Amino acid sequence: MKLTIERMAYGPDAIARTPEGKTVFVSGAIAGDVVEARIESETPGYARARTERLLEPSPDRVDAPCPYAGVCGGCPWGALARPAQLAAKEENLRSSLARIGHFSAEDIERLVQPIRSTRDAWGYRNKVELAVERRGNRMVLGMHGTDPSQIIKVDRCPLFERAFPKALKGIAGALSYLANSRDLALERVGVRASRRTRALEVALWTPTGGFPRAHVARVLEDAVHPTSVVRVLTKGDRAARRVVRNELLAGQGSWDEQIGHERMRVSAPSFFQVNTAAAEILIDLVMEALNPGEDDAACDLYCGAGTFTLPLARRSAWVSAVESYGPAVRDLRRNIERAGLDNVEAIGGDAVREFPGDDIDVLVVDPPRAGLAAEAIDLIGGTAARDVAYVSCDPATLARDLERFRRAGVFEPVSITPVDLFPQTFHCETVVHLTRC
Ligand SMILES: C[S@@+](CC[C@H](N)C(=O)[O-])C[C@H]1O[C@@H](n2cnc3c(N)ncnc32)[C@H](O)[C@@H]1O
Repeated sequence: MKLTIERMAYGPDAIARTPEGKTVFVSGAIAGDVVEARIESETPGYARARTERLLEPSPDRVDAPCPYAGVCGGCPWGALARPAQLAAKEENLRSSLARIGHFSAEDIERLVQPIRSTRDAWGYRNKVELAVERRGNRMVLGMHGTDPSQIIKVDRCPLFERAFPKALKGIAGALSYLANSRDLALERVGVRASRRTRALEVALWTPTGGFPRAHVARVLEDAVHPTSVVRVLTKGDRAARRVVRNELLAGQGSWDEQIGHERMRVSAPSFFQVNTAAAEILIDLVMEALNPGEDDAACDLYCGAGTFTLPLARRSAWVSAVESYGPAVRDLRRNIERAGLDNVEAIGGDAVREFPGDDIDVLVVDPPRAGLAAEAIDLIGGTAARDVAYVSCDPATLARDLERFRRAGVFEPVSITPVDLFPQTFHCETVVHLTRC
């Protein structure tokens, strides 16, 4: 079927309409393309199709600087020019606010600010995760494909930190060599690199059990000169795997990054924003929204290792920071101590159960993709906070939560700013500034 692609979906696919007006999610196409596509599945509401032939390329079509584009799942929007990516992300955010948050067109026009971005469209990722697969007696390291069950063997990734162009090839080569003599039982390999601190960490995720620690560390050190090699020991089956321990194999045992005015140390299992320069835009937006004064009490919910906690603590009297994941809480405490701050309470536990009380002037929340629990919205509404900054990585759950805030009648948004943290992908980060109604 011949289809003219109208726009990008919030996902790897693009959207077209059949002559009868049915929505079709088309893989392998971008907005503006005219394609010959084959329908692969259909429901009463929509169909899914795969591009078989590009009939007329979109004016926004570009060549991605990667031989694996189209098969590797890492940059699903790699064929779309950056200005078109940015426009599509703004459009997807507006659409979620309208469909899910029930914002009026006038409110969207008034609230949504132009998307913010850094210049780095490639080479921005401070972290990649290599998937591992045994093929016969060979071990293959690579990226998950557009079909996630497939692993694409890659020896470079143009999304990864460009200051370390040979790191991935070196790590994959060293581990493949090691696997020739012994099954390392690797589950995945995390690599973190910083152009600012020159730190390079290799994290080997394995089940508990015997492991040739010294040999692995030596081969990796010879291959890529990492500043840290760790083994993250896991337990349990795939669905319920949990981290047991982070074991030092060589070097520092964690990864250092400079972000804004702060130096942070992060251990392999902990979350850290993957695009440091763009995360600085998030920090600026949060600080502008909250504008904490020196007598203010601040709260940072879902705080991770302290990306917003540290700058908040520099400008306010007190910060209560809540994080549920043990390794991140340990990183947070270490980062507070290294920063010489004595005005932060680092609270380990669930953001709702450990909610720090209502005597708060400003508050930032940065929840995972699932967004805020309904109880969190009630608790935030019950505080004395004058300003709230909501950092979101999912426009759909953000829109849902903003509607919940509106229904509660306590906080309303004054600005909604998308930030391009993940160029070449459909993902979009957003910072919302809310004030009391
Ligand atoms: C998107 S990350 C943000 C971290 C931090 N704000 C940053 O920018 O680095 C979300 C964090 O929330 C934590 N988290 C997830 N569920 C939580 C919960 N119920 N209560 C507290 N923290 C939670 C995760 O472990 C993760 O560190």
